[in-house]
Amino acid sequence: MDHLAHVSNLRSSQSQTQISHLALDIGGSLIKLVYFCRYDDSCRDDGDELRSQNDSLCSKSDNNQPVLEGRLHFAKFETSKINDCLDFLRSMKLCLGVNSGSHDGTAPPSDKIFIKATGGGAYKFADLFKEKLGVSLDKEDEMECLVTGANFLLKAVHQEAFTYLDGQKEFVQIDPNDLYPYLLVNIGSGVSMIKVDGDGKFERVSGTSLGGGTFWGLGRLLTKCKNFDELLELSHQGNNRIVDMLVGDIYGGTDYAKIGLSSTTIASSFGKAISDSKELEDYQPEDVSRSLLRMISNNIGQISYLNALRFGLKRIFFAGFFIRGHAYTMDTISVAVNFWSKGEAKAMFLRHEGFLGALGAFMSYEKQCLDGLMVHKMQQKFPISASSAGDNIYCSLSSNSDENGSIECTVYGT
Ligand SMILES: Nc1ncnc2c1ncn2[C@@H]1O[C@H](COP(=O)(O)OP(=O)(O)O)[C@@H](O)[C@H]1O
Ligand SMILES: CC(C)(COP(=O)(O)O)[C@@H](O)C(=O)NCCC(=O)O
Repeated sequence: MDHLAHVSNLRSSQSQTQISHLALDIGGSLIKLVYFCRYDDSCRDDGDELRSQNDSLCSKSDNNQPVLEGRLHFAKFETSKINDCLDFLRSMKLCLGVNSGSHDGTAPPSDKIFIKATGGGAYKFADLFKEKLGVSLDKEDEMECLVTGANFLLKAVHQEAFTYLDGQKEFVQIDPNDLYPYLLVNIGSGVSMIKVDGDGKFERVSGTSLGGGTFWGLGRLLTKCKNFDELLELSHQGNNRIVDMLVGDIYGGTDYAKIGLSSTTIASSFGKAISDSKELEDYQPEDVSRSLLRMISNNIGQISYLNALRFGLKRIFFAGFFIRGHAYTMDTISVAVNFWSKGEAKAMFLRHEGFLGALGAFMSYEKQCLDGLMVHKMQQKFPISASSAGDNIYCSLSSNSDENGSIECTVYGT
């Protein structure tokens, strides 16, 4: 489902749902939203099947805390179209406090409303949110949020991580007690590489400015594509060998076997564009797109592997919206990691790839009250212990999830 259709569906269902918590990740390219929708009587088309698993929609937990049952929803907007995001939030009335979780139904004064936000835009657009919606952004550290989001997804959500090689997607069973250490590679506009050793225990060990923004930015200039999906779609049909200089092009069609390079290995990305006396117009945009995608993905795969090697890490999880669940991107990254590590390290991908930061910001409500409502913990329906304190996370991936995969969960209030 495209994002506009997704948003329009959200709009049509928003009057039926009660949105009690929201968190934002405002990145260089995209704004990501995670919000919790309580089930209520009018929320039938959004999880009948799931609702029937629960006897009550708002009950009390063993220690007498109010329990809200509902789902985590995901949405995204282009950062350059932040006004669409503001309109969306305004239309949800969330920012006016109408649905912000006050139990007596009264709206808090707008200057008391805080929304958890992370990413550079939490700083850049703080005044805009205040001016347009009257809410303050409660800033959370981006790296911390990425790690919190990744740990949550990996420990709590069934079938979150998967490998992708030779067109085969395979879900990976994660043992929450044997998760660390791992390397988290977040491919957003730029790329951050984070060594994760535990809940809240991490170090950003590397990064590269050649990331998703580079692919989209260069791709837009070189192909005249109007949007990211179009550029990605183009790459399906392209042949990078028209643009890239291969080992075989240099070695007269043969391998350079002595150093382990086959004739089809890319010797120089975009190398043919130098030696040919062609202009940009002489190249097919699909070939350019494919070459660009391969160049960026290969490079990230290689740097990731080198950092994994540096710290002796065997597992590398790739996230960020550059990936977009795109087969060729994942395949290229996987092959790069596999090739350089001689099969020792494994590239894995996450279903909720682009929402780690927003999820992390959402989870940070745990630390603080909003409207007298506190998210203490989310327990998982699977018998997996997930939080740092060893609490159970109560959360399951919805069976009728859309492309952004809403997650059923329970929130414990004070
Ligand atoms: N609809 C889209 N518009 C723009 N970029 C997109 C879109 N979908 C995926 N992308 C890719 O995702 C990248 C942004 O990923 P994201 O994880 O959201 O990072 P950031 O936090 O920097 O915005 C873009 O640079 C681009 O490569
Ligand atoms: C500055 C950033 C953390 C911002 O995150 P983003 O919006 O790209 O997701 C990221 O772009 C990054 O890590 N860039 C690479 C910088 C470098 O290490 O060279």
